[in-house]
Amino acid sequence: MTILLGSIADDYTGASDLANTLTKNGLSTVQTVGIPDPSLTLPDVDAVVVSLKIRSVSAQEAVAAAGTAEHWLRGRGAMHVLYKICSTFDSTDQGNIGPVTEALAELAGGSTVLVTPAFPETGRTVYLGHLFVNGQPLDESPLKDHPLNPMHDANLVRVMARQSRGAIGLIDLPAVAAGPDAVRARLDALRAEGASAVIADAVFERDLEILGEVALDAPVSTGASGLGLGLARALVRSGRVPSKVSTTADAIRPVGGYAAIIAGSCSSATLRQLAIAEQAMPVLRLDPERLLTAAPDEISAALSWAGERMKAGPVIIAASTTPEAVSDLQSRYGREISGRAIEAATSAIAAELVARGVRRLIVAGGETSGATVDRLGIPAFLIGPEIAPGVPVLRTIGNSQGEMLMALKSGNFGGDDFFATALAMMR
Ligand SMILES: Nc1ncnc2c1ncn2[C@@H]1O[C@H](COP(=O)(O)OP(=O)(O)OP(=O)(O)O)[C@@H](O)[C@H]1O
Ligand SMILES: O=C(O)[C@@H](O)C(=O)CO
Repeated sequence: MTILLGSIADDYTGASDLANTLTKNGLSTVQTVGIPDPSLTLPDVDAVVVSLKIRSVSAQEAVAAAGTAEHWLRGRGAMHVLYKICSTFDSTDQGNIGPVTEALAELAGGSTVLVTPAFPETGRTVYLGHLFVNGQPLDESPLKDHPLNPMHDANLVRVMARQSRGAIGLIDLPAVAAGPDAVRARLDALRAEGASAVIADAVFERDLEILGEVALDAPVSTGASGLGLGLARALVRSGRVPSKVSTTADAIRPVGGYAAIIAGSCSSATLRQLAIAEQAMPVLRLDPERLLTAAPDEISAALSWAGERMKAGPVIIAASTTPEAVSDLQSRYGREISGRAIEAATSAIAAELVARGVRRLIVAGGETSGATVDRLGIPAFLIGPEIAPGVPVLRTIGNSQGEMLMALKSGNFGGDDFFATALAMMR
């Protein structure tokens, strides 16, 4: 297998979001979970997205894991590696976007890296280095209440500088709108001033097409699905994409079995989606405190609740709750401890449901999805059709339970009726 584009994603939902964007924009793509075992047969594709779970680990651990993935991707021919981060730049001041970006650039021989989390299709735009989420500055958006990495600064030049060794520059919208050569000139100037990375503004897809073209001049870029769109379209325009057989049709063959939804995201979008779904299907609201203090009992109660119900139709099991309830729990048990304990419990529930015959599984939340996919031991996914921007139907490859259809929904993605729409596409 020789690939054109490689990507390292900092979480699993983000990886499926990017794989969806690359597929839609002309690159056949698979998503792997970590570096696949050499015995796993992957289809011949244009792009591979390696999913890692490094968004909220230490920078040292993230740099090491990303370096190993980079080596694997380059070994399979990847000319360009995109470090896929969250479109809401989820990270802390000690976070990983700066360190991993700088490390990947060093591994590739040193270059100034273009960085943009813009993804206009889902309302993420960057102007004068400031990130807007559906028109609200990042620090006024629901991301200010994120359970693991609350975002309190919309100025990404500042945010990334706090995490980086080198200086961070800005390529503003007028330069981007002026086209690839203007961006190249600005990038050269910032490189001469010593910038290790530059935040690039982007408001429309045409801005991302320009940035994608320029990014391909270098071996590394950092961004969300919007930059993926730009890179994919630039590769297709350049005539470098051979026509390979599409794997999408394969990805949606029905699998049967029971259907379940596990939600650990506490984002406002997921809370709305749960409230709407509750009108049409059974929803179990887990007791978050008991998941910390009496997990085995709460897990077996959830499994008994699901037992007969899932034979009649899809069921939802959710730990999700309001920002107030999340901070109350965190103030008593700690942020990290509560998050990890709840992920362990929701993934244990998901795995047991699969053992009891669930073959169609939707998971809401990046960390929650990561814990669940790891627990199920799924090595890779084929990419099916899009359910909502950023969320495709996935078909598992190489897992011991047999083929399953899954959707890994980023917390903030999807319309109000996301769960019903997804279930209708997963048969
Ligand atoms: N009731 C709760 N109280 C405190 N923490 C919770 C609760 N329910 C879930 N959590 C934790 O909140 C975190 C949610 O993160 P997750 O990444 O799954 O969702 P998200 O951040 O909305 O999604 P994304 O990363 O895709 O944007 C997880 O660590 C989860 O265990
Ligand atoms: O970019 C996004 O917003 C998503 O793909 C994601 O990474 C959320 O976890």
